[in-house]
Amino acid sequence: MDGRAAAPGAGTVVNALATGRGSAFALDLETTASVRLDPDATGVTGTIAGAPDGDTTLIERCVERVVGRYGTDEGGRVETDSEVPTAAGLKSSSAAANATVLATLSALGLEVANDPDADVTKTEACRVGVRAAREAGVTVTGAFDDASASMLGGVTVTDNADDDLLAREEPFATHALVWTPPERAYSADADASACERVAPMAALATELALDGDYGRAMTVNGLAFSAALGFPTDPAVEAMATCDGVSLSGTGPSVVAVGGRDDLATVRERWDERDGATRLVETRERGARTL
Ligand SMILES: Nc1ncnc2c1ncn2[C@@H]1O[C@H](COP(=O)(O)OP(=O)(O)O)[C@@H](O)[C@H]1O
Ligand SMILES: O=C(O)C1=C[C@@H](OP(=O)(O)O)[C@@H](O)[C@H](O)C1
Repeated sequence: MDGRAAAPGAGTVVNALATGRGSAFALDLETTASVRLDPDATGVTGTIAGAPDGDTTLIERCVERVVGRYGTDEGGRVETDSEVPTAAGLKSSSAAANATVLATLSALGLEVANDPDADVTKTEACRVGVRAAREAGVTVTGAFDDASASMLGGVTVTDNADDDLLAREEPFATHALVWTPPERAYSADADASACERVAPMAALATELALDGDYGRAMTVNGLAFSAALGFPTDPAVEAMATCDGVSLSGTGPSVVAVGGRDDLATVRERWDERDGATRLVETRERGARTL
């Protein structure tokens, strides 16, 4: 009973920590999960390739929740291998959870699709991962915004209070320039009270996103949350005039600008002078998939 699946990371349009409503879009950076189930094994053991001390609670909870709901409480092993840096604001936890849920469903022989007649719909599968993330304590709101963007691809707008999908559209830009400084910021440690103080700007950014103006939604969001969480706004100021939108991604520290390849090349010349890594990636129409 083996299964493999892959899910993309994502960037933020609107951070849900202020109002519970959020928006995110899929990036072409993937996490792969390999699951082996054994009806005779008790418990689930997780490993993260290249991170022997990484916290495997999330992926173990994902397998347990899937076999508890769709299987017969099999035990087994899960391993992830990821291109998405952890705790950098690029939704490594959503990608790991989605890939693990799909790999486990595949190991159980269940079909997952964006189709009400499938054994399990992609949105249902996504909600299983979100519940596991809450249980593992790696999220504040459950982050259904990030998880749905990773699972469904394109861009989504959600209400994380009840894991409700408000909108899902194709990517609003072809490319994203991602600057990741050397430090890390775990979402579970984020100052949620500071985020709530910028709720009026988060609500405005959500309105813009629901109107389809994702680029400006990102920029409004980025200025507000950078100020609230104490991240510099100069990367956004350097990029704003030459891209479609730019924002602190999630609770940081990465900053993501979106637009066409040529405009982002200009932004890259400025961001390359900063510490850390800058990379140009494509946005993604396709979400998570079974391999
Ligand atoms: N490849 C992975 N395999 C297993 N768990 C992962 C992986 N990547 C991230 N996680 C889990 O997600 C946590 C980081 O989540 P979070 O702070 O929300 O960062 P991000 O913004 O990247 O999602 C990690 O501590 C770990 O529990
Ligand atoms: O934990 C959470 O509830 C959230 C964490 C943030 O993302 P990161 O995990 O990228 O910091 C944020 O963007 C998202 O809307 C909600």
